[in-house]
Amino acid sequence: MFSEDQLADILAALPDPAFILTRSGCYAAIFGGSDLRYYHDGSGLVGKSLQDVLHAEKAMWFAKEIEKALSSHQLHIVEYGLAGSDVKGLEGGPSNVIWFEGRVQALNFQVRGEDAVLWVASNITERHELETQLRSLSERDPLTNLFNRRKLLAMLEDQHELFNRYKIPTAVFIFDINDFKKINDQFGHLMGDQALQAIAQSCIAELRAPDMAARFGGDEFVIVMPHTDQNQALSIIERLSASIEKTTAAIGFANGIRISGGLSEIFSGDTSVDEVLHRADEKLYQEKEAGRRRMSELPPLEKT
Ligand SMILES: Nc1nc2c(ncn2[C@@H]2O[C@H](COP(=O)(O)OP(=O)(O)OP(=O)(O)O)[C@@H](O)[C@H]2O)c(=O)[nH]1
Repeated sequence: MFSEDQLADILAALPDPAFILTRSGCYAAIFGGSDLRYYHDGSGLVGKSLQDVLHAEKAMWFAKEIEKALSSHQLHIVEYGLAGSDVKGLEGGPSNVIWFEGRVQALNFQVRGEDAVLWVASNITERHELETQLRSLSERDPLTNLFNRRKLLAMLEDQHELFNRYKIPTAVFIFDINDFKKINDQFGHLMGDQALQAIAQSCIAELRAPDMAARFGGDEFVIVMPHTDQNQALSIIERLSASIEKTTAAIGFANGIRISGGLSEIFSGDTSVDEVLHRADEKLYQEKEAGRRRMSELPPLEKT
């Protein structure tokens, strides 16, 4: 129906680029990529290898995915980002990552004496950014940018499962701000918001990479510390409390804001994450009560 020239034209007109990549990582041919909003002319790649074009780690990743498609002979779909730092000669270029969906299919014939795949790359950067934004909106508290309650509960469920399987200790600390209502009343809601943000900053600065901080609601926060039992968590909590006093003092709260907290950890008998949260919450309540008792035991203020 179509002449060879017409078929070549049709392939060239494909909006997304389609690469023929051999098992050893050679760019044997490139078709399409006519949508110039998203793709540069890739014809210069033909004859080069992944190792010529990309830095070792990325080249190895491509080689592995090619291998997977060749061994499965099924359509293999991958999502990946490419930054200037991945491409040889573009290290100083733009730092933004361009995201692609690769659809990779083994070919039934050899190319340049090797097994080969057809790799169709679609630029999905806009979709990826939208997905990232949507995920952030659904997982984060907009005021503090910490995880929200929903995400925290999902992460705690994961930790609970890990605990059941591998007995990985996980400490959980719930804290809230002492007399936050008075702070709002005295300094205004805006300063109250700034206090919440400063506390979030302390959480981010003081916690370790695997720890997770969430705003549970109002002035209540929850910290989940995987690979940490309650005893080990104590020093982290002391550090965090000190940091909160310091950061809030720095934004104008004389002597800094104090928190009260309750600490627990996932135990073998826990049937749900609610149980560990409940234990930590009980301890928070006890600490609040003890604090109130301490305050009421102070001698009344002398009238001057
Ligand atoms: N500025 C600000 N205030 C909030 C926000 N969310 C909740 N609050 C306020 O936080 C206060 C929490 O008050 P309480 O639960 O009585 O707690 P508290 O005053 O800290 O008392 P204790 O916990 O007993 O020390 C309420 O006044 C809420 O209006 C917020 O996003 N921003």
